[in-house]
Amino acid sequence: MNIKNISLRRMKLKLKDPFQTSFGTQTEREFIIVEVQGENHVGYGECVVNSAPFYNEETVKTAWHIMEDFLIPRIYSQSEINHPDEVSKLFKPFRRNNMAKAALEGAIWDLYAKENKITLSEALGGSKKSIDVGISIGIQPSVDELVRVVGKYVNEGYKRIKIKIKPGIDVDALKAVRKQFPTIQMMADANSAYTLDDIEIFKELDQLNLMMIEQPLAHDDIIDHAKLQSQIKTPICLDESIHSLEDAKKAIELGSCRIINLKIGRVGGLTESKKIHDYCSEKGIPLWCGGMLESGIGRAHNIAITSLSNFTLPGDTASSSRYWDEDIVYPEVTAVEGVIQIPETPGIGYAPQKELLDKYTEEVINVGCGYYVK
Ligand SMILES: O=C(O)CCC(=O)C1=CC=C[C@@H](O)[C@@H]1C(=O)O
Ligand SMILES: [Mg+2]
Repeated sequence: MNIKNISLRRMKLKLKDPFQTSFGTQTEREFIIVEVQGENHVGYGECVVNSAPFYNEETVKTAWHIMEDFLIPRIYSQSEINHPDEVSKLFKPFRRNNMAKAALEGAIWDLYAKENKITLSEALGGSKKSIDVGISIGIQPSVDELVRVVGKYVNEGYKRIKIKIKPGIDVDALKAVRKQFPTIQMMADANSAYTLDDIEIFKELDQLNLMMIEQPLAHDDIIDHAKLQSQIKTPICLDESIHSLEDAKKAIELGSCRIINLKIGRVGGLTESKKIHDYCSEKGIPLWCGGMLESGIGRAHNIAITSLSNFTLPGDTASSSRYWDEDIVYPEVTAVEGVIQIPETPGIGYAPQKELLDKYTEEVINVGCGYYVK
């Protein structure tokens, strides 16, 4: 693949509804879209960072800097990239900054698929023609409101309901939902809001027949999670703790989790995602694809990786309309009764719309072969 130009777009999209988690409330998403111009096609990637370092250490500003000043020049240092698997090797000298790496690498995966006239799913080795998806519900102002919102999404057919919890908004809220919906597939995401001192709360949650409890303890822990998992029957799912295949190996070895929420950005890209997928498949650890409140470009990448066989649990890739008044791709991502069809057109399968990209672009730079046009 001959890469002729790379653009970075800083985007802002207003969320339809505020999204509250244990570490704060989001009302809009600021993120970066990467466009990689090849001979005949453009590959698209999404950098799923936030404006502030609440989820991980990266922000829009850090990612922009790392891509502009280190990762893009590194890509141009290669006369030819023959396969996207080469990109993560190129980025190895640079520590962490996984979401920045994943955005560029993802755009090159999309370009590769388009230039080879295959879908991104096929390029990744996906086997499914459709995927089951669930939905993630932020912390609600009241238990009654939570039950109402859960009912709305159950009626829309989502295959699993993920509910955000934090100390003080956990057991009673989930008990009320379980009472109203005794048989639904239901899970909790704590975003690291608890410690082992909260063991009694976890023992109460353990009675609610949850599919899993996601990231209950510290964002960089696997030791205490192993101690907690030995005391509850509900599977622990790790999200923030897993940044690489190495992290996944250690967590599985220690018994820190029985499920992993895979996020392409958090682990540094699609090549690393495939490695984690294959290893977890060998070890009998099911995966699902988490979300970062992405636009349709990031959602398209999530849909493609979810087509791999060991993504056996419904993920967070809900319809675009859950988040946005208008998405920046056509068609928009749509789940029907909790099912999304894998696109059959080359690449990511959802076409970014230039006028919508321009409408929501706050800033753009074009980085050609060694020159900058601000
Ligand atoms: O709908 C989605 O995109 C998933 C949203 C979601 O649950 C999360 C997004 C970003 C960080 C966290 O708050 C949380 C998660 O931990 O998965
Ligand atoms: Mg999570």
